[in-house]
Amino acid sequence: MGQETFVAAIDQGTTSSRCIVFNKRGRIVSSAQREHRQIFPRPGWVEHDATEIWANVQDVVQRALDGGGIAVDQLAAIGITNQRETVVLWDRETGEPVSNAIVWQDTRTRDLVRELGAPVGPERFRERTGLPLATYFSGPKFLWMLENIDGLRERAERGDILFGTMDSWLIWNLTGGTDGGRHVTDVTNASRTLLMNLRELDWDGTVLERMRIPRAALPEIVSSSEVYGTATGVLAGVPIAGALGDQHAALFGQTAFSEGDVKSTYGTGSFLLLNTGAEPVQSRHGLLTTVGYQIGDAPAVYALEGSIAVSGALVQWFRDQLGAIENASDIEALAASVADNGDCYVVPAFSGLFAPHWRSDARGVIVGLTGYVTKAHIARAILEASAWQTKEVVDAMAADTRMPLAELRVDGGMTANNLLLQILADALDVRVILPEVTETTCLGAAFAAGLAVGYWSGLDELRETWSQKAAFEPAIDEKRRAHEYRQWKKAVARTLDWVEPEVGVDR
Ligand SMILES: Nc1ncnc2c1ncn2[C@@H]1O[C@H](COP(=O)(O)OP(=O)(O)O)[C@@H](O)[C@H]1O
Ligand SMILES: O=P(O)(O)OC[C@H](O)CO
Repeated sequence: MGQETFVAAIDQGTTSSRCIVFNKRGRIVSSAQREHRQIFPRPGWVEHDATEIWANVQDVVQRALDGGGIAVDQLAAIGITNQRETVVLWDRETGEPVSNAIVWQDTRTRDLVRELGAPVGPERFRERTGLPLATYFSGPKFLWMLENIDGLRERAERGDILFGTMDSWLIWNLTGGTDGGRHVTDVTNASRTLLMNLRELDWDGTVLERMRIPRAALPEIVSSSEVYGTATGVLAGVPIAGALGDQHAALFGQTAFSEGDVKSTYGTGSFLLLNTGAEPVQSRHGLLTTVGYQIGDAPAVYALEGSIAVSGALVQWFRDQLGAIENASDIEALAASVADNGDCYVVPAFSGLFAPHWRSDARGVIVGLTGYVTKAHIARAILEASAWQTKEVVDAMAADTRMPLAELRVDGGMTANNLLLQILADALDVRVILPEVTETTCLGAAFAAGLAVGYWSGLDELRETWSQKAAFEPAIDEKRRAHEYRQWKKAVARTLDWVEPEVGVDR
């Protein structure tokens, strides 16, 4: 019998990069993780150093292999998954980034986005791209760099500058960088740029022209599962065979392959995706239309997405900025020490509000404060914030599709918190299901890569690897649920119109 083989995935996330190695049963064999710096040069600005990230990725790959005693030639393939929308631009000749990467949470393009929408408004490109004009997406970030970095437009138009989301940056470097690296992006990442035509799955000429984006800088759009090239360096010889934005990878890792399947991931933000099958569904209720995944030459599978900018990041804020807890996981015991929120609500509109509101003028609030409220009530309200934000998105999905949610598969770092999952079941009034493997983001990227090289035979084999770890049933009465949701909506209304447009800065 030959030696056992594996598939690895790299997850380049907002706060850290990790590498996980999976076996044929879709179980974790080894993993390594490393955080990178969050750079906040001004209020509302968030940057990453793409060079640091590339070094961290190589480090976690090496450590995951060493930790599991796995030789590079035991890897059948490697898949990539990544924080989406974050933009890195680099020089084709030197391989050096031209500046820090602008992160998805960054709101510096607020005025630019308003200008791009005029006179139609934020829905101007929705029909073509599936997305509203918002600071969140990559296209306006690229335009901001073109307009604010000296000489960049000329260099980009000459073809000397390469644009990418993190998948492109990593694949280019992994396949040799300045020595023949491939400049590609997977279709799910491309669907987050505001530059791709959703039906044609190619860059949209009209949008590029209106957004003043030079096509010469853009990568080739490829499917989520095919061999993009062979790795050099730490992964020398391994086929790079899958790439998906992290939320699309989580959908795939949850084996949500059927129309109507839904997953919700709770990390820094939370992102709920509904598989809508072969047709893109245009949202009229503040959701995004996006590519779910595309396997090789097969037609793309589309999804509706509800993006919530802040969920776990609120727990981090409670820990780091208020010093109220020592570890993120401490919030569970603190919140469980009280029976309810003491009528206090926290709305974490740190980067404005994303789905379904899309209000960049909103900022966070804590409301309902009385002398009775303790930090335990606030801890509970913080967990509830993730649940009510999910409920808003679920309601928007039901309105768009007329399909009520049957059950919710969850994953992500926050799902280690059982109280959160119970609060979620209570708020949504549906069963919440936690899978055995909660690292579904990496798992989905590994699945995509493994499929491309024949490590797994097809979707049915992948489905068989999925198993349930726990389920949470709704346990509060309708009256209480309705009352709390009403209070939540009042709290949301109080976040709006906070940033003064005439000041013109994001504070
Ligand atoms: N037990 C917990 N309870 C609540 N939040 C948690 C818990 N453990 C981690 N988190 C939060 O989850 C996030 C980390 O999840 P992860 O999936 O690793 O995020 P990402 O992939 O976005 O970097 C952090 O924001 C952290 O505050
Ligand atoms: O890296 P995460 O898990 O915070 O995910 C970020 C999302 O992809 C942003 O759209």
